[in-house]
Amino acid sequence: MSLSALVRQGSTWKLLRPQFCRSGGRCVVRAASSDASSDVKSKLKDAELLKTDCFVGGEWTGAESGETMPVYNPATNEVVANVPVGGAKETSRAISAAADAFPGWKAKTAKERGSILRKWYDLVVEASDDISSIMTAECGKPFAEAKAECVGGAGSIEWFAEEGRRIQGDVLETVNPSIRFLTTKSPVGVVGAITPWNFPMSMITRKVSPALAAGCTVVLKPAEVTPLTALSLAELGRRAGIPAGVLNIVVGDAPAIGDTLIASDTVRKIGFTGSTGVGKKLAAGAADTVKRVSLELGGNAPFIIFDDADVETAAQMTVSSAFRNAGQTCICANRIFVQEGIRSQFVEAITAVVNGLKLGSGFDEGVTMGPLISPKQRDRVHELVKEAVSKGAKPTTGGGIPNLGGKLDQGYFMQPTVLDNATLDMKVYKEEIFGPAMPIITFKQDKDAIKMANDTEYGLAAYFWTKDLARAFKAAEQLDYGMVGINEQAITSEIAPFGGIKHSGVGRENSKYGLEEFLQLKTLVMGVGYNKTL
Ligand SMILES: NC(=O)c1ccc[n+]([C@@H]2O[C@H](COP(=O)([O-])OP(=O)(O)OC[C@H]3O[C@@H](n4cnc5c(N)ncnc54)[C@H](O)[C@@H]3O)[C@@H](O)[C@H]2O)c1
Ligand SMILES: O=CCCC(=O)O
Repeated sequence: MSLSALVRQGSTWKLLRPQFCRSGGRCVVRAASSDASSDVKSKLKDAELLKTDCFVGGEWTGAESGETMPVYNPATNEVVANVPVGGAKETSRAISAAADAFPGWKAKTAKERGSILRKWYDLVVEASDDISSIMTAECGKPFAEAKAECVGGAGSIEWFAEEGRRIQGDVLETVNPSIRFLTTKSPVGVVGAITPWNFPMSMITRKVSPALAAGCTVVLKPAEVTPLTALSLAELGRRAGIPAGVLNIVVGDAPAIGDTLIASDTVRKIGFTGSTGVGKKLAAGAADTVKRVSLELGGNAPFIIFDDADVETAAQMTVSSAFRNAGQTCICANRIFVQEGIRSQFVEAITAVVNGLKLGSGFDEGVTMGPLISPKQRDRVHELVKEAVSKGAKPTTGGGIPNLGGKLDQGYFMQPTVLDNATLDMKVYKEEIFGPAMPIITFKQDKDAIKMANDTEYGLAAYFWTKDLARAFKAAEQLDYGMVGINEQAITSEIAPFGGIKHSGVGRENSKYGLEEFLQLKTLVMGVGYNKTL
């Protein structure tokens, strides 16, 4: 068994099975043959996609201060590119550009906007190898995973290119014979979009595509550590005919850009994906100008294996979920609950799957797990593992920081770790791990698993494995989460609403509901000048 990269093919997801990589039961990397090069430009078919400026009002522009900051390859700690440190001034200019472009973009028909989006989709699909190389270079995920994100992210552009044409108002049954009631939907206006580093493309397309399809214009702030994927998307959008000012990108100083977006009365909506802490601050700030907000925040997903589950399949899927993007996925399995009777079989199976992982540069053949995004993040996860071990958890594999050799020794890698005997007092149980560690907790009765699963402030995604229909319905109905995977861990699709409850956020992305987030309702009440009963 081996962990597989989750790869999108058409409208379905497939597990791409890499070659096994075993060395004394531990993950290894062949550093000598590693292609961890940070010279991403040489990997691109179209080198013009590597943009290193802000994109404001249709122009590529540096920061007024002239200041730049490096973007690192987390596999090697080498500099991939330098980008401007944009701040309040650049953001204000971008907001003005978006406001100027709004009336013209709004006035286009949904079909006109849709055909520009469709062209953007086509260009993104055509350039998906290049976008994926840029993504792997700046965020570290294996190329196959980057490609899967690229295809899924493009899927959102395609979906909303089509869905924009299905925006509908209502004609309401009147209560007054001389009056008619209608509702119309219009774009909310200028949107501020703030996105994280873990999915540098798809978190953008889920916000920008519905916003543009609805007729809004956008100022996007990508994560400061992964701005290059965003900038390549802007270049393709420009080529697709997205008019100047409709999509603007400011990279740089997060609080300065964020504060300017939040304070602006012109910006009528904030779409944010990131940590719960930052999301709460943004939501509080947005109250001053009564902006709408959508928040896609953190998670602490339970993954429940009931005793009638197919253990081998569940073990494979658990690893695919927990260690996707090296565990840095908001819907990652974070706490694994296994029913008593199948515990040892499951732990053995899962350890074997994890031992089949290959750690290394995302550009290297067969690599299934890359580095974490930063040394800070790697050390945080390592500390969580050490705390769990000090409280009695037993690593059946991993547990430390690997020695990979060559350039990769400068990278931010952590061994994929299985923690058997985890307990409720450990931080790995209470916190979002956001790294390659999985705590395994044993339960006796179904109700115990559900109780522990719901024992968190988060409510993003939950999963369980069973063949019993009654058990499945009961668990699905009792889990307090925005999304539930039933015998399935690949729950993301452009057609399905994505989002959480409780401290995991408000609003939904993708699907028909994702478009509503960028539309506002207007009620038209018309005295029609005759009484229909006469
Ligand atoms: N629910 C979802 O759909 C989803 C998806 C991906 C990631 N996430 C969550 O994101 C978190 C990891 O991402 P992260 O570390 O990039 O989160 P983060 O909150 O640190 O950063 C997210 C974005 O916010 C920006 N930011 C940071 N401080 C800001 C400020 N003061 N004002 C304005 N913007 C600011 C960052 O630059 C980045 O662009 C995890 O908690 C993860 O669960 C959630
Ligand atoms: O990290 C959050 C996004 C994960 C996904 O799109 O499946």
